[in-house]
Amino acid sequence: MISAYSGTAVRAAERPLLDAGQGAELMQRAAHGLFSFCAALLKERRGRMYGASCVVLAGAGNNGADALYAGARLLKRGCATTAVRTSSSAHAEALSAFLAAGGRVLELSTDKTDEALQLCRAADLVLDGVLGTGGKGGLRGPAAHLAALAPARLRRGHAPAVVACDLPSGIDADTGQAPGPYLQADATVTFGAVKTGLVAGPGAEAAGHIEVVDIGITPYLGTPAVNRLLAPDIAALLPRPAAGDQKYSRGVLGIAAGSDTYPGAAVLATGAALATGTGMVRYLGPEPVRRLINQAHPEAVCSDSTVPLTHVQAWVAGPGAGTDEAQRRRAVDAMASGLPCVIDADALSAVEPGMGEQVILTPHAGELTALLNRLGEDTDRESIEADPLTWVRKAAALTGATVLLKGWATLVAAPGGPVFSQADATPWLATAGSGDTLSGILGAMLSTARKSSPHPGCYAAVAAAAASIHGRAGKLAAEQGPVQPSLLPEAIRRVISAMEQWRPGPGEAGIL
Ligand SMILES: NC(=O)C1=CN([C@@H]2O[C@H](COP(=O)(O)OP(=O)(O)OC[C@H]3O[C@@H](n4cnc5c(N)ncnc54)[C@H](O)[C@@H]3O)[C@@H](O)[C@H]2O)[C@@H](O)CC1
Ligand SMILES: Nc1ncnc2c1ncn2[C@@H]1O[C@H](COP(=O)(O)OP(=O)(O)O)[C@@H](O)[C@H]1O
Ligand SMILES: [K+]
Repeated sequence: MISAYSGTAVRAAERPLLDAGQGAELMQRAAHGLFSFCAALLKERRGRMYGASCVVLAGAGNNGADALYAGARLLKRGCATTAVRTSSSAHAEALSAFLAAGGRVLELSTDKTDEALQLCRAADLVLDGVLGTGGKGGLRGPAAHLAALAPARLRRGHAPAVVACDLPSGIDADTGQAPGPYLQADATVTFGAVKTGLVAGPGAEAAGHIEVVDIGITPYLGTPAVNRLLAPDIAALLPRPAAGDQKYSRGVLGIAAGSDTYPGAAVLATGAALATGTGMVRYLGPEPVRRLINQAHPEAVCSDSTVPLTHVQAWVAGPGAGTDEAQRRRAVDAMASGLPCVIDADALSAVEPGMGEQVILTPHAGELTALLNRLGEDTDRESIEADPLTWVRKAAALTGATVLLKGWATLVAAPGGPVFSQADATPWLATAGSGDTLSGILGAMLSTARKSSPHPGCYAAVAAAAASIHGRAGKLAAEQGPVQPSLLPEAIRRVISAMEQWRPGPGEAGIL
């Protein structure tokens, strides 16, 4: 599992070491880690470091100093390196070290933006050390101008590798927000701990690959603000049927989805649930939808029963339900049942405060906007997309439910509890019907979860794992071309099968 901490928390964790006079040492550890990553990257791209050309974008603070020290090391290994200074002030020792190693300097001003971008474009590597955790309110002045032009100028033709020092400049270290232009990175080498700004909002995409350099502050970090599950964590959340199991002991999932208007969503959710593995799917809905489901999935058990009369271990309600009154009733009853339930799409309009964390809402940003507006919050889709971390937490607090906010990075927040961020998906999943398959995966996982004693945040963990499986299946399916949700079950089965290699051995603790 990757643990992320706000920039503010990481700065606080550095404090005892800074007070003990170890600031310079911390900086050298950071610079060395940054240099080592860049060295490996240059060797991989070019075969050798000698003769590479590099640009260090250096701001006024310690972030610029880290990058300048890394630049000095690159110079010593034969890389022609230029520092583009984005501020008239700089960390004096770091600049001296860079100059002493033979580095060139270009002072950035608005009329030098073209020259700086030319340098970057001709380089093998651009090190972004404009701003780190001390950045407030986004980039300003010539650095903002450069960042605004960079996407168009740097991504054409031969593109340099852009490595962010600690955090892509222009991204807020606490929230991942981008108040203005920012520098998109291929990789971010981050110091001490992953910052929440690297796993949420625009920052999650801007960061690229994340590499953590241990600088010795781990003992001073508290509880992580955001977690990211890795394959072994997900494998631990996927129960495997045992010799003594039968279909009922594995768990039964009830699905109240689809309507005469939108029958397909029910077929997609059911297919994804069956591919994830559950003892049985009991489908409740109108006759034409039942017929479709049984054509596609003969193993599903279909009826037009009610929620109270149906014995299951978890529910999925909402996908394709439209304005069907019976489906709405089932969604309300599922939420009141006390069983784990996935509330998606049309069922979200039935959500009220006081739900309980076993209720998992799965909105996209548009649906979350409608839900929050209905509960009296003044927000819009743009605000939620700009700062999803803040809004997903707020939604969980307001409803009392676990909230899974879909997107490039999917965020899951338990009310007052942990937040997860999974960025395992592909934009090829942004297609109609994709969300229906996610609800099926999550429903199946909830139905089979071994819940001896559910603890706070366990539903959020299962939801994060489901988002990851969905994302991985989407990526696998996308290898064959555009993702078609009705064909996703095959990829889901392959992803789940591949998870076996990560399963914890006997006696090894899973995360729950
Ligand atoms: N504090 C420590 O012990 C360590 C810090 N490290 C590095 O230090 C960084 C933080 O350093 P700093 O606190 O100096 O902060 P930064 O280097 O992030 O930026 C601070 C400087 O930028 C200016 N600034 C702030 N917001 C700006 C904006 N929006 N536009 C333009 N200029 C702006 C400030 O006036 C100040 O001069 C971390 O990200 C990390 O890279 C590492 O060296 C590891 C150790
Ligand atoms: N740009 C993107 N990159 C990666 N995944 C995405 C992107 N956009 C959407 N997704 C994923 O695709 C799915 C879309 O779900 P949703 O919008 O509910 O679809 P629908 O309602 O049509 O079924 C979600 O799992 C979401 O996380
Ligand atoms: K930076």
